[in-house]
Amino acid sequence: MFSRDIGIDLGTANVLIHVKGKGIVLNEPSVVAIDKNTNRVLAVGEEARRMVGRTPGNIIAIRPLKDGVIADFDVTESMLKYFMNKLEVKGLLTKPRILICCPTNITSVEQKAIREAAEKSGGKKVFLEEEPKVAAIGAGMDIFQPSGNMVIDIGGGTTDIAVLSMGDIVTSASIKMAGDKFDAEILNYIKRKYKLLIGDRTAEDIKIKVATVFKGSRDETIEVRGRDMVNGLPRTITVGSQEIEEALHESIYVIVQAAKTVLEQTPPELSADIIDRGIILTGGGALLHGIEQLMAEELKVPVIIAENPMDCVAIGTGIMLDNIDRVTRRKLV
Ligand SMILES: Nc1ncnc2c1ncn2[C@@H]1O[C@H](COP(=O)(O)OP(=O)(O)OP(=O)(O)O)[C@@H](O)[C@H]1O
Repeated sequence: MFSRDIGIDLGTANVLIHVKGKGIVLNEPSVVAIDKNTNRVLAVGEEARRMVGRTPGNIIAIRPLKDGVIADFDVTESMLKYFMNKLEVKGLLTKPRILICCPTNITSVEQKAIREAAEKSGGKKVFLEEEPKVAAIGAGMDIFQPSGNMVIDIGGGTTDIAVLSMGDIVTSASIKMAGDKFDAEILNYIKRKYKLLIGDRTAEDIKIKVATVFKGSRDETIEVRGRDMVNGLPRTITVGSQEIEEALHESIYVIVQAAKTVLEQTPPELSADIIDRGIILTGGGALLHGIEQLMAEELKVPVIIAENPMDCVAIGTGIMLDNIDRVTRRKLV
């Protein structure tokens, strides 16, 4: 039995695990269902996600990494251990090296605790890395050359924007405006306009199936069910792409503005490279309809959606582990 390096994308919305030589072996939502009375973990991942908004009083479905920070550390730790146990790392004769990518805004205490959790699960050496860097590598960028590369990673809780050169971040921004906020905006819009309460999963469904952020580029409708706020009864309405574009307008411009600020702070030689190479979009938010056109129009540079944008960080961990001595000049924890 030989050691297999393991890369983990510990995301706000999804956890992906990459194993050397095998590729992505696990891809599950970052959700844990807990019995409130006993604090017992009842389900993790996809099984727990199906329970969101549908649990009886004593069971809660928690997203422990909500908003790009660790909202509940103990639950995050249980989740990580559960996924690691699924891989049966402890049974391996040679312990693997583990590279974890976690939200950018976590504290050093939380970083240390995540590292310890991974060590307890069977890791020989555990590294933590910054998400945009790994996303850029996973998207196929060669960030080690002395030239400018720009990546915008739109996840569930955070959007990370970074310009990289010679293996490091030159200018960057991390904002708490991403997929979850888009869902919340859709939910609020429907509440305001139709006096209808819908669930988070329905809002996400609308975002994926009919939303656009580039005016006039999509024209679809979807039937939506929820609870009427006036009489309390179930009701069905139809919403269309144009309305959702309105609902998301302000939020998406927060990201556009943050990207403009990062570009303004970028040294001119690197800006010139970015014009040549374009900006790469990664993360689930890169799949938002119209985002490529909107960004290209607003930022005046070519914009490219990475192939399989939701897998970039996990793929990037694999590439980084192959080059760990070159890329990890400093161990983050
Ligand atoms: N087709 C789609 N259109 C729009 N959004 C989508 C689509 N598919 C997935 N998403 C959104 O992408 C987000 C999840 O992306 P991703 O898995 O990259 O996040 P994460 O890495 O877990 O989060 P973070 O980077 O904040 O830790 C969710 O908000 C989800 O609704």
